[in-house]
Amino acid sequence: MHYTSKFKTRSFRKSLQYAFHGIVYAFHQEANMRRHFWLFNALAAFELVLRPTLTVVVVSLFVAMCIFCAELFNTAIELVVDLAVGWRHHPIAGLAKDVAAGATSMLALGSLFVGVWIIVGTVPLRFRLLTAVHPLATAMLLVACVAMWVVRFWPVRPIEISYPEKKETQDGV
Ligand SMILES: Nc1ncnc2c1ncn2[C@@H]1O[C@H](COP(=O)(O)OP(=O)(O)OP(=O)(O)O)[C@@H](O)[C@H]1O
Repeated sequence: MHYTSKFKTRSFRKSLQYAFHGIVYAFHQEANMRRHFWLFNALAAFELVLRPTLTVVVVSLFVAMCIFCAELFNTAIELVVDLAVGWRHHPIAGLAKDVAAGATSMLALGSLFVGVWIIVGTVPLRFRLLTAVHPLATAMLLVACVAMWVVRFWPVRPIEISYPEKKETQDGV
């Protein structure tokens, strides 16, 4: 039997819109996303000033996007878990969230190694802000920065959520 969700979108433009909405929502909802956003800005400023090689810039941008990606998956898992247990307490729900958070922590640890590689590679520090050493690297950093600022500060579209109503007892409590 072939299953297709009735909500499945066929339009590429609509798919992009939904993905954009998901990212905007996560930035508004998750403190970790906002922390990563400022860390990403620090990384971009560091690389714009010190101009490491194109390879370093591409790898660091990829790792930064992987961290955002992991945080987005973590947020999606938290939402689905909350929905599945109806916002109630359940040990398996807690475990699922812990495992998802563990996955993002593993990636954060991996990115630390990349961070050390980048910093060690730029020693001795040479400030080359005004020299176009790698125009492509600079262009990629600026494009990534603009994209992140747009999704970070885009106004979030409110969604209607109906939480499960409390059943009243005979005493009306
Ligand atoms: N429904 C639940 N039942 C049992 N334990 C839960 C439940 N929801 C959350 N927990 C526990 O509380 C912890 C924090 O949950 P919460 O949803 O606040 O995640 P969070 O702190 O926002 O995580 P992150 O920082 O990764 O976004 C979870 O890791 C889990 O251990």
